[in-house]
Amino acid sequence: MLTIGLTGGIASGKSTVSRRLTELGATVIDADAIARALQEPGQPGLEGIVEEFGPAVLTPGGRLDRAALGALVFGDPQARQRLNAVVHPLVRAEAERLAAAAGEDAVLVEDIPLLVETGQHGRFDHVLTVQAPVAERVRRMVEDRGMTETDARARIAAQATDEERAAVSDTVLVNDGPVQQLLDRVDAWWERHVEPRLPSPARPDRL
Ligand SMILES: CC(C)(COP(=O)(O)OP(=O)(O)OC[C@H]1O[C@@H](n2cnc3c(N)ncnc32)[C@H](O)[C@@H]1O)[C@@H](O)C(=O)NCCC(=O)NCCS
Ligand SMILES: Nc1ncnc2c1ncn2[C@@H]1O[C@H](COP(=O)(O)OP(=O)(O)OP(=O)(O)O)[C@@H](O)[C@H]1O
Repeated sequence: MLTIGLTGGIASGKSTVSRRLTELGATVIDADAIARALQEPGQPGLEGIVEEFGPAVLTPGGRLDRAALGALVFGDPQARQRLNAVVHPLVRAEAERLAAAAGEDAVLVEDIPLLVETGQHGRFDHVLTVQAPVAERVRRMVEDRGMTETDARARIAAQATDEERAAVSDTVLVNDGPVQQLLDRVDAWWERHVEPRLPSPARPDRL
């Protein structure tokens, strides 16, 4: 098994990269998706959050009020730390379960937005970081996701810097052009770093 840690700041292009890696044959584990699943009603993530933050972070229908919790944690490092302490161990356990279920021959990619912040870079064979200009990421969050610029910048400030991520990465994919350019860079990375480490296809013995 080859293990790849995929990371990058919010709205940098991680999901675009992970979709391409799936097309190329990787098995992708998505930490954000695991976190969301654990926050469904009845799941331990939601129960832990309500214990920590009280019922004010629930909608009248009993679901997690993501906007309310986001407003609470992205402006307050201590509240964020409390949220992380509830959610991250659960996400980590579920990711480990999924990783164990992937076959021995898998190229396993874990897409973890907070890979560097949570000190996980050492547990992968290769750390792949997507990096995009901050102004472009803010523009995407504001125009495509309807955030205010203040909220977008608060999220960026809640994460490691590009320099901190680059310092522990084996590869930085720079996403500063059209999407196709990013996809081409993913393909080039795969050819250089993954293909040489794949088991060669079984060939018949010829005598
Ligand atoms: C606070 C919450 C409810 C806000 O939900 P919302 O739907 O607005 O955002 P979403 O979950 O889609 O996350 C979007 C992005 O925000 C960033 N982000 C999320 N949580 C955090 C955090 N604790 N610290 C820094 N950045 C974060 C990541 O880049 C993530 O990709 C949610 O982000 C959450 O539960 N976060 C804690 C879990 C977590 O740390 N997830 C990220 C990696 S596992
Ligand atoms: N090079 C690019 N040119 C134009 N749009 C792009 C480019 N790269 C990504 N995008 C768009 O920017 C948005 C963010 O990209 P993506 O979802 O891949 O990032 P992400 O890092 O997974 O984001 P998040 O951390 O919020 O989950 C998407 O709408 C995507 O289509």
